[in-house]
Amino acid sequence: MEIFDYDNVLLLPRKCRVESRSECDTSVEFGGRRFKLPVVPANMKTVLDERISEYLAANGYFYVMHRFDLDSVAFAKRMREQGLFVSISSGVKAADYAVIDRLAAEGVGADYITIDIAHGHADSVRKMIEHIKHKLPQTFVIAGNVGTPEAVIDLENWGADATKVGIGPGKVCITRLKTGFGTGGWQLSALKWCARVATKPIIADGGIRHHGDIAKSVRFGAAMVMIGSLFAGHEESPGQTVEVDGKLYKEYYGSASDFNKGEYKHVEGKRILEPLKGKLADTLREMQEDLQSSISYAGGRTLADLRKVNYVILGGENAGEHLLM
Ligand SMILES: NC(=O)C1=CN([C@@H]2O[C@H](COP(=O)(O)OP(=O)(O)OC[C@H]3O[C@@H](n4cnc5c(N)ncnc54)[C@H](OP(=O)(O)O)[C@@H]3O)[C@@H](O)[C@H]2O)C=CC1
Ligand SMILES: Nc1nc2c(ncn2[C@@H]2O[C@H](COP(=O)(O)O)[C@@H](O)[C@H]2O)c(=O)[nH]1
Repeated sequence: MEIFDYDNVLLLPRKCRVESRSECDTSVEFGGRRFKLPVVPANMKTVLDERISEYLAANGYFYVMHRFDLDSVAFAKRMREQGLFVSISSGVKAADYAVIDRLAAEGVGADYITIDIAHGHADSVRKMIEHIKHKLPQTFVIAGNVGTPEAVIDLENWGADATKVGIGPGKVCITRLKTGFGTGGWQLSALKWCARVATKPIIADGGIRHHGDIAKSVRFGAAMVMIGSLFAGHEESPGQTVEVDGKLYKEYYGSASDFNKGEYKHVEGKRILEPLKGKLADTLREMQEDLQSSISYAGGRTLADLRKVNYVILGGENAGEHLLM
């Protein structure tokens, strides 16, 4: 198996078919809706809040609200009142079952529910998928996180409509250091490995450090890309603003960090400071422009054209050119 990651793969250009990058369409259909970008901010407390969720939903972007210190039913109701789609997160504990039951009983429902636990290849996830499908049969269920083809196959067979791939590649992740497990350091090839068996969309989660990594994720099978650190640190980001030597930063911490959990137990995340980087809308616009450029280098007009390009692996055992035959 080839082992590579975002920083040692480059995609190879094909003859340009557009006169302007503005002709390149970055939109994606996901769960019955069309979004401007195949990108979703990570469902983390320092990445998005209710206001950002509203902004994204109202402006044609996918979002997944986090599930920490939040009444997800009240959140869903407020989104509904504004005529916006509802996309929430769920764990697998009794309180999470109660949220699903209330969404059903109170007629609020949810358009998307993302079950995100650290080790998503688990019977607890199977039971939660079954519960959501029973109570809210119209809801599009995303399940994760996983890092192997076996797990993708199981989650799909258990009823998930999409799977989320990435164990430990995140910037504030310490899973691989604490447990010795994960896809950190080879996330892109893990994505390729999982995508080979997937029959439903995959969300590539974690490890994106540059906008070009979005095109690479799509090339290797992602329908959607979940991003934390690149979205943390905006003026609107919920993390606290911190000043160090006259420079402004925003805090960004892991959902499995003691900062998020409120206690030091099963900690698999840390806290870092992200330099303050302006407005979210500007980053989204730049991401779209960069992805339009990516599509043009692929000799295409749509995201699907990114899947057709060859690539090179730089350095290491797997170095070389990889041609599509
Ligand atoms: N993508 C990634 O690499 C990772 C992401 N995270 C994120 O951190 C947040 C908190 O995650 P998590 O602690 O799972 O959520 P929860 O605190 O909601 O726990 C979910 C349930 O899964 C159990 N659980 C968690 N990890 C394992 C495991 N390795 N083996 C068996 N059971 C497990 C927990 O029990 P108990 O605590 O008693 O074991 C609990 O019952 C989530 O948003 C998750 O996505 C966390 C770690 C890795
Ligand atoms: N191992 C851990 N992973 C975590 C934690 N909190 C979030 N995450 C994952 O990271 C991505 C975001 O990654 P980034 O590289 O874009 O910053 C996020 O979507 C989660 O899957 C954690 O505490 N531990």
